[in-house]
Amino acid sequence: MSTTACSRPIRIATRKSALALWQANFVKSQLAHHYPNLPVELVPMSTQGDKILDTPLAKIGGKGLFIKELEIAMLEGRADIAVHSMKDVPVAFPEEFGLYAICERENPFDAFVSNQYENIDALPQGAMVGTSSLRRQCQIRRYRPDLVIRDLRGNVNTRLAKLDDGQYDAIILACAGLIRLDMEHRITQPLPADISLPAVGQGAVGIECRNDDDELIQLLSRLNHPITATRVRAERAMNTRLEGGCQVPIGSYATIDEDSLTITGMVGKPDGTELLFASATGSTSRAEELGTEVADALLEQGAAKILASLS
Ligand SMILES: NCc1[nH]cc(CCC(=O)O)c1CC(=O)O
Repeated sequence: MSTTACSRPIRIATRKSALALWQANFVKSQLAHHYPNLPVELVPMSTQGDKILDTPLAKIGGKGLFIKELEIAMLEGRADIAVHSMKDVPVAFPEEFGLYAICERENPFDAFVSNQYENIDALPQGAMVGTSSLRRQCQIRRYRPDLVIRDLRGNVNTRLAKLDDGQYDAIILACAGLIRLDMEHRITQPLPADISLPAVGQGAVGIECRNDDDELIQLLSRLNHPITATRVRAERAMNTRLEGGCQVPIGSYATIDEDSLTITGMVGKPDGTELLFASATGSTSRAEELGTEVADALLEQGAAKILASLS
């Protein structure tokens, strides 16, 4: 607990999905915990990214349209910080902004969710599995080539409703989203990393603000969880070298044991017929280099060809 030098209320720009609101409220409560006298407000924003396309500000870097909209709010002085699922944050970051805190990671693994089958091995031949993620798709196909993968879109609740409707035998979601939305009981089986390597940053929440907002940067440093931040930096460094976006069949997962970081990366063909893996271990002080090394090892095995065939 401490008093704060911050002279104004902190406004958190957030999307209106249940998960985005949970994350914004989580950061609000973290700020309240560290700075009890600091007023914090949410600024919920429309998720229509399109309306900004005609403004000169649309040239701000980054691929995520939602993120862009939150960034415009910060540039225009309508908000101070934005809260993101790290797995949805592009590695190419606009130069006006930085990530100044990465909070402690929730369960990073994918979840097998089914109402009838207790795990992925129990699915009958040819069962229908819902996911629109190329990363999940290629790994599920490798593990169970007999399964039929069908597109599944929408937010977490929409996806669960489609499963409950009987449109799929099982679906794959992130454990973290289910846990945060109080639906941990829907996780039928957390998928271990050797079946489904998680996405870069999966399960971690990051906080972004303007690079020139010194007061805020100072304040946010308390919310940073250094171990999570180092793991996510290694994973993002791998993606940076691979020039991977958010919609690619790339997995990356780093763990830390004392001062040693191990990172494993995966690039796969969506049909599951070819998956490349590489790992590196070294000092946590070399987190980013280790991520880059794994990317280089994947490139040596032909990752560029797989990724190029997708775009
Ligand atoms: N792409 C959607 C998304 N972005 C973040 C999460 C929740 C998990 C997380 O915070 O990493 C989800 C849902 C999902 O993948 O099931």
